[in-house]
Amino acid sequence: MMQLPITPLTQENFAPFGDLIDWRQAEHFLINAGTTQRFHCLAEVNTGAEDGRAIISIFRKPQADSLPLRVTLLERHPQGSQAFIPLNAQPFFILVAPATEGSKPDLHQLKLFLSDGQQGVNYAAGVWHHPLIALQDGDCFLVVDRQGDLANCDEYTLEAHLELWIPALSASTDTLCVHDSNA
Ligand SMILES: NC(=O)N[C@@H](O)C(=O)O
Ligand code: NI
Repeated sequence: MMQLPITPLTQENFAPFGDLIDWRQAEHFLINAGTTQRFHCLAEVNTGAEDGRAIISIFRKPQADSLPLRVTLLERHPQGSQAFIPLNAQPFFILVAPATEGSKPDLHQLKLFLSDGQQGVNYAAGVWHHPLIALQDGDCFLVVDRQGDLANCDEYTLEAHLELWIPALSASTDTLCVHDSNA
């Protein structure tokens, strides 16, 4: 049984996976005659090679993910970054693993973060992540990622013997329990 703590979501802790988008942990300067704080360039959009261009979308999950959630799939976008910014100020889980050269993530380097609903993230190109996990029905997210003709989504399905669960928040929220029935 491998237990993973929920890692505090800070710029430093998330740096191996991309950028934290949290104005409370960032510098700013004043604009508009001093009436507005600009938290400038919290993340950059990587649209990769060739015809890549940045697009802005809204992701809405009419039905929230129920917890505990069994993780069966991770994915990556090799051609560009992908940012998720919560619009309803609701907490949401972020499950990531570092980018790898090969076709599978290193599950021993999985990290589970929990946004407090004010924090967004920008996955760097190639970083393995779980598809959006929403904890409230109807949650909406602003998503900035790449549009282009190149294939840009590799999926990895976890081996059936490996049980990896994201815990219910009411339960112990300090560990992500991983059970390996082959262990
Ligand atoms: N497929 C898609 O647009 N969404 C995923 O990439 C995701 O990370 O949720
Ligand atoms: Ni994605």
